[in-house]
Amino acid sequence: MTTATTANAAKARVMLECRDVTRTYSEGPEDLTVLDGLSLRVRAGERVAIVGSSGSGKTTLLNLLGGLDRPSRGQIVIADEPLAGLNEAALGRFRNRYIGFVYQFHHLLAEFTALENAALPLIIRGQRKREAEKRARALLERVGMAPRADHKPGELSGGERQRVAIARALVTDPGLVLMDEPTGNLDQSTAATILGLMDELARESACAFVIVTHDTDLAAHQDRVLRLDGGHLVADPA
Ligand SMILES: Nc1ncnc2c1ncn2[C@@H]1O[C@H](COP(=O)(O)OP(=O)(O)OP(=O)(O)O)[C@@H](O)[C@H]1O
Repeated sequence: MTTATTANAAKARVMLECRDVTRTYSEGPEDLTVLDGLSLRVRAGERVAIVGSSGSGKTTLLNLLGGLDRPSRGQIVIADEPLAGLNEAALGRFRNRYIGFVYQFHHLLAEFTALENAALPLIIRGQRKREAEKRARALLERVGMAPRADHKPGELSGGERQRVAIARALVTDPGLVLMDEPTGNLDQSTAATILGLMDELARESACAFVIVTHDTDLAAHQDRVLRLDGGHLVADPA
């Protein structure tokens, strides 16, 4: 098989599948069904934007995809692994192995430098500090943060922190990256750098992206745009 054929075969693989997923919140006085029999399939190397009005369930969906919450009904399968079959410890290891997260509140550790934060998923995985930091530095360079590598999050701007979070999400070379408003804090030129990096990764490593955003430019840049409406995903005509 040629390299191109191998890369194409890798990209035909389904990285993420939601089958008939429902999430009902039962904590309040009345049950609230936010996702209602939702289905989604994302292939390796594919980038899908999810848009929808406030309260339509985008964060709920992202939390389910990342295994941070469990569906009330239906199945989520990532890299051929049904998440329902994993206990909390196994889910933690699975996340570290397959999923990169970029959430709105980037959750960087305040007492660690940008470099240490970006290297953390590799340290958790058991990689030696020196190797982990070498790889983390390369990612920080790609997001334009190498000059600030030794600064702690409190010394960085919102956009800089977001870029460190992006480096941290990508440092393990994950099969799936989940992003919640990844360019929310960024100026146009930095956002363009991040978009370029995502293009390269989807091309080079067959990484799949699911990106929740209100940014129409960011959404339009992805392979598909889906709108969350009435608990389902529908193709966005815009
Ligand atoms: N833990 C919870 N318990 C009860 N209701 C919840 C919970 N989390 C979210 N909801 C409700 O579920 C609905 C969907 O919320 P969600 O945060 O998923 O929407 P969203 O599309 O991400 O919104 P936004 O664009 O404003 O961030 C909202 O009505 C919200 O109030």
